Amino acid sequence: MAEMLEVSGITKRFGGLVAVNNVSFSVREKEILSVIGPNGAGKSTLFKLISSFLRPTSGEVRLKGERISGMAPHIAARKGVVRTFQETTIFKNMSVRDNVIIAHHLRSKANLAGFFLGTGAARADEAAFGQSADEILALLGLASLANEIARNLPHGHLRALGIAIGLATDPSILLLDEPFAGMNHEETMRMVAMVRRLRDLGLTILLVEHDMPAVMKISDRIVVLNFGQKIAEGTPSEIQANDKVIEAYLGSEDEAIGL
Ligand SMILES: Nc1ncnc2c1ncn2[C@@H]1O[C@H](COP(=O)(O)OP(=O)(O)OP(=O)(O)O)[C@@H](O)[C@H]1O
Repeated sequence: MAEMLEVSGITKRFGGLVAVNNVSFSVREKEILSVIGPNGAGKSTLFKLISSFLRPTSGEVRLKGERISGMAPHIAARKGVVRTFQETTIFKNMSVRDNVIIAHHLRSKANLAGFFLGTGAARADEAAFGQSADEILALLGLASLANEIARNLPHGHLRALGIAIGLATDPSILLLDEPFAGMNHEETMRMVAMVRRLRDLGLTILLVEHDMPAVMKISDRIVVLNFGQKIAEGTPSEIQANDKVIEAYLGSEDEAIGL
């Protein structure tokens, strides 16, 4: 399988602290790769480096061979590295459907003002984007909520809307930041099934997550960080049997690595 994203020797220092230390791995096309690790291991920092929210001290990130580290985050997003679940990217006073339509406009670089003012050109775009938005909403189980105002959505559906908005921007790789945080078992299992469905449709997905059972269920491969360093990489069953990983988790206050 071809590599979609390549992280090479990436390091981030904050003063004297090395939050991410010389980490390398690749995300292959059409796989779900999860990054796990005990509290403070460097997961969030790594995520911010990949989405270009932080500039690496050294090392680099490449998307389909093109160096993206150092680009502004919105440029990296246009290139196809799309991070979801930032609730700030959801317009809470707009309908679910309009949120997804607007995300299409961001991709197409069309004039957003036209959308708000209802100009002729924008109306033509809107028809095409509307159809695509409806398909995305159906895919994520949000079709019946299309006309609901976003702020009225329950937690789980708001997460799904975050993914819908990400999909509308036509990502090469979707970055999911703790997609199961705050969800009960049923919501988590629904989200696991949904993300796997996206993978089956050809999406490449990188996620950071604390919920071990969900990570073991959802991932094709897992990268484990501890104290900023990569200590293991492999399939869920390889990771569960890895001595270094077990040791790292036993020494932490996190949930045990087992199921
Ligand atoms: N902006 C910053 N300035 C200074 N130190 C930072 C900054 N961001 C993170 N750190 C430190 O870098 C280390 C890694 O933090 P990071 O948040 O990446 O870990 P994490 O694995 O995401 O943790 P958690 O699971 O608790 O969210 C920690 O020691 C943290 O205190």
